[in-house]
Amino acid sequence: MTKSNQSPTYHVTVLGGGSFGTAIANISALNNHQVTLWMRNEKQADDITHNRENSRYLPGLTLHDNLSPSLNLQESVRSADFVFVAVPSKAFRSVLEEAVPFLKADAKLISLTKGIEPHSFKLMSQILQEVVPNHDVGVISGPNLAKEIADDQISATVVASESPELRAQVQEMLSCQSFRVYGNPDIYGVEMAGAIKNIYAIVAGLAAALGMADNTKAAIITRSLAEMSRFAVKLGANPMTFLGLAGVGDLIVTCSSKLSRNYRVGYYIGEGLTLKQAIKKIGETAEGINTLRMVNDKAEELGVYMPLVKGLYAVIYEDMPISAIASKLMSGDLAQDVEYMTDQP
Ligand SMILES: NC(=O)C1=CN([C@@H]2O[C@H](COP(=O)(O)OP(=O)(O)OC[C@H]3O[C@@H](n4cnc5c(N)ncnc54)[C@H](OP(=O)(O)O)[C@@H]3O)[C@@H](O)[C@H]2O)C=CC1
Ligand SMILES: O=C(CO)COP(=O)(O)O
Repeated sequence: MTKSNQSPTYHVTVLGGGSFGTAIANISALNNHQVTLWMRNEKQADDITHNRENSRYLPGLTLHDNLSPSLNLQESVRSADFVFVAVPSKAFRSVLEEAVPFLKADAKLISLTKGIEPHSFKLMSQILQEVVPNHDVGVISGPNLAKEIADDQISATVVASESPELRAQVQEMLSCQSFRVYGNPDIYGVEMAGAIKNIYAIVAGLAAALGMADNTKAAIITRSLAEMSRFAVKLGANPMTFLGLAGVGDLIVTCSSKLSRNYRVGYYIGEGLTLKQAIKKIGETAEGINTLRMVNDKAEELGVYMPLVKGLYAVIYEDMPISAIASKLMSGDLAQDVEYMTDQP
């Protein structure tokens, strides 16, 4: 994972020492940036300092010497040019608020988190805009299983921001032989896609556990795309964003891979575990569970037709048998395939 050309070096701070925060921090370090990885767990920081490994979240990845762990939030952000936030959505606001008083005036902040804030229905960029209104902000989203990035597998992602400068800087900062970063100004669409696809990964995992055929898999992924874009467009996203890496790209990977925690939640439920047992077995963040509740309620409020969301909600929270839901899905009103074509009657 080497960088071919010389580019400016920055002080980059990543808040959150989980699997994705660590993977992105290590790419930045490999690209010659000075990286601080902030975490709250002392044992984990010691592991990185002495063994150059985050053995809890990304065992086997040797971390570059440009990456230093820190337990001190204030010191971590004080001189950072770019702050990436990689904690679960439920902790995003509190961690950010704690960091704000110590940020450099021109620090840029980028969310790596794929979730929606409980109760407020705010996306992470909206929290950023609210809490740090005078800073440039952005998000990263795309088909990015942390373990595969750590294994140097070729991957691509999207940086979205209203600031063309931020987009260009992050593209330059993170791109290397195994990681390619594309830009998109539709921050809301990119972020909404990353958050909602977690729901459909649960659906796909569940279907896989029940022995889904390849035709079924293709139908689930494609109808998921129709459903998630319908919802996001109603809230202001650009439908074209869903054709890109943050939309269809991320949907494909999380609906197909056992490395996806959300897919595994569905798979375990399909095998007969309760939701609680499935979450415990995974032991890491699976944002789709909370996102499902929130999107189900919001769709109801907005009158958006989301049969897959409704069906999964009924299975998980209302104990509906999967067979009854599958039958309902197959007997709904017959509909058009693609919704954004203008010449349909
Ligand atoms: N993993 C992946 O492949 C990808 C993940 N993402 C997104 O990135 C976000 C983070 O996920 P990921 O890194 O995978 O999660 P993990 O479950 O691997 O790690 C979560 C990290 O957040 C920390 N954390 C949790 N709550 C707090 C808190 N209140 N204060 C400080 N730190 C906290 C945890 O610390 P501790 O260990 O001490 O609990 C841990 O370091 C999620 O929104 C996810 O959807 C996006 C793309 C890919
Ligand atoms: O977002 C991801 C890959 O792009 C990671 O998915 P999970 O959170 O389901 O593991």
